[in-house]
Amino acid sequence: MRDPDGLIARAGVRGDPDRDQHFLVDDRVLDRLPTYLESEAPRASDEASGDSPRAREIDADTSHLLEIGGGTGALTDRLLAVGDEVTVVERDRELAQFLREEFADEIDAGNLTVIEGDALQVDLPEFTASVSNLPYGVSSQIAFRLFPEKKPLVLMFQQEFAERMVAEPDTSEYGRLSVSSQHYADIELVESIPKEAFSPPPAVQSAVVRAIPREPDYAVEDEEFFLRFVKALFTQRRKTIRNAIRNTGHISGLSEPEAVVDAADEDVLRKRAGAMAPTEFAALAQLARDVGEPTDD
Ligand SMILES: C[S@@+](CC[C@H](N)C(=O)[O-])C[C@H]1O[C@@H](n2cnc3c(N)ncnc32)[C@H](O)[C@@H]1O
Repeated sequence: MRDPDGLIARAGVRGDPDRDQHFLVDDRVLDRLPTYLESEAPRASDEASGDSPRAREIDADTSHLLEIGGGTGALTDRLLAVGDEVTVVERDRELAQFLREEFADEIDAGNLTVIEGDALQVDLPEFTASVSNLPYGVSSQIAFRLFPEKKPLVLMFQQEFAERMVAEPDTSEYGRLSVSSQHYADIELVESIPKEAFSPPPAVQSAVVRAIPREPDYAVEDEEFFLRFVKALFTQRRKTIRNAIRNTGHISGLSEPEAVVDAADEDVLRKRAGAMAPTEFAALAQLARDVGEPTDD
């Protein structure tokens, strides 16, 4: 495997934090990241609860791996070792050029494609799984670009963001991000990564999240409305659901919020958003859509 410090030296760059450039320099972390696509790992929640770990069999298709934010290619190199084909997206022109030079043989052999551009804008290939150390400034937008593709994802985020993604109801971390992420996938925080694993070190600790796509255990007819409704109710998380529905018609798009309040169960209306399980949000969203006359925007 290529040495991460050697890659940085050959590229002749210093990571620029203002451009979300924090390169992984810890070989053990780099080696572990692709294994989360295949390995069995206990869930962080099992460890916290003291339950015996539930091993999960993950067997992702590695025939075409996508990496967002290639940097100097240390992770790209590990992905080439496990994937038949890899596509890497890198916005920084100098780094994209370096990747093309450093991996010229792999590109010639048809194993690697370098896309120079913004991961929020470029057309993404038909990938089978993604392993990425995301640029933190746009990590949320990238995650929500990838989730609907319904492919296994191993993504590095800021620790606090990762904790909000995996959070359960009735915890301070639980919010819109938890409900909307868990809508798409089974999400686990598989490893926390200290700042020293990166060059330059970021301001805060990081965490690796694994997202395995699955259908939610509730049905929503209108996904866009469901996600908008959840967003609206969490803007008023200190209020009861009754008042949150009434106060957020401009966000949810409900023309008749009062009709939803009239139709909903009293025990739901008394709750606060932070205590609502995704299934309860889904049922309420369905009711809101049926009686609250949502507009499309
Ligand atoms: C945290 S670094 C990870 C680099 C490398 N994969 C590693 O692990 O060492 C994120 C990379 O994403 C690139 N980047 C930042 N914003 C981007 C965007 N919008 N689209 C694509 N790449 C971006 C940065 O230039 C940087 O190389």
